[in-house]
Amino acid sequence: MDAKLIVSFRKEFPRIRIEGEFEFERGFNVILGPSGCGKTTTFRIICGLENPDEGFIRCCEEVFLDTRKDIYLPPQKRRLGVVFQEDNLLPHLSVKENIEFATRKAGGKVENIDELIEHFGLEALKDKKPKELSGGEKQRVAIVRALASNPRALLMDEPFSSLDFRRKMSIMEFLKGLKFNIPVVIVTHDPFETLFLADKVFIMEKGRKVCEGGRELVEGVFSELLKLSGAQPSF
Ligand SMILES: Nc1ncnc2c1ncn2[C@@H]1O[C@H](COP(=O)(O)OP(=O)(O)OP(=O)(O)O)[C@@H](O)[C@H]1O
Repeated sequence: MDAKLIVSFRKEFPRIRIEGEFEFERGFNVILGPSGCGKTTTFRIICGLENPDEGFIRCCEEVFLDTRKDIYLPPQKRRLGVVFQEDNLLPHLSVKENIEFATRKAGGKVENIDELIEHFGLEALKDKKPKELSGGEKQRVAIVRALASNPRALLMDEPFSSLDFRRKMSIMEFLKGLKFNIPVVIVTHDPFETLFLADKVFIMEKGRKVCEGGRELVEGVFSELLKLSGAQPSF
């Protein structure tokens, strides 16, 4: 099965045009760029939360969007796991109930939830309500919840930006250890997160993808930024 997520689109706003072509492969794909470059718009278009003026999106052989053929699959039919900057867990439900609720809504099976909770090391949290969790724990639950319905791809928009460095590291290590067989797309403005996670990076500026590449590009960008900042790496 072709597990690629293929995206191309153009979207006009009064002050900026956002466009790009992306081929997201199995593993970690990072969209990196400064504030206002169009990352969130790209993310929302892939999820189906926003429509481009022109575009084509295909994942695992299924066409999500083809504006020339008037094909538009609504978000819930795309079977994508989505994690936002803020966790969006339902406050009145426990961790386990949150995962069950989302899985049911996505048409998935809830029988294996306990297994899933164990697999992802969430047993100690499963009966807690979101307000009893730290920011990092909430994001771990949000990631497991997004994966529970066996998505075709996992999409995350600035998922670590509200976490302090220690929590960010812990959750990035958790993610890195999961060994994904699907494309994981992470939107961030943070070169360090990119360096830690990316197998492939797509750099955006002023509404456009300006370059893309594998680990060489990721490491090159990071060392250029270190030179610019004058910082001495301590690793
Ligand atoms: N609905 C809209 N109407 C008009 N302009 C918009 C709209 N949505 C986004 N834009 C513009 O598109 C540009 C890109 O916005 P977007 O949120 O995609 O950027 P971003 O890279 O995710 O930024 P940030 O990291 O700050 O969230 C911005 O200049 C924004 O003003």
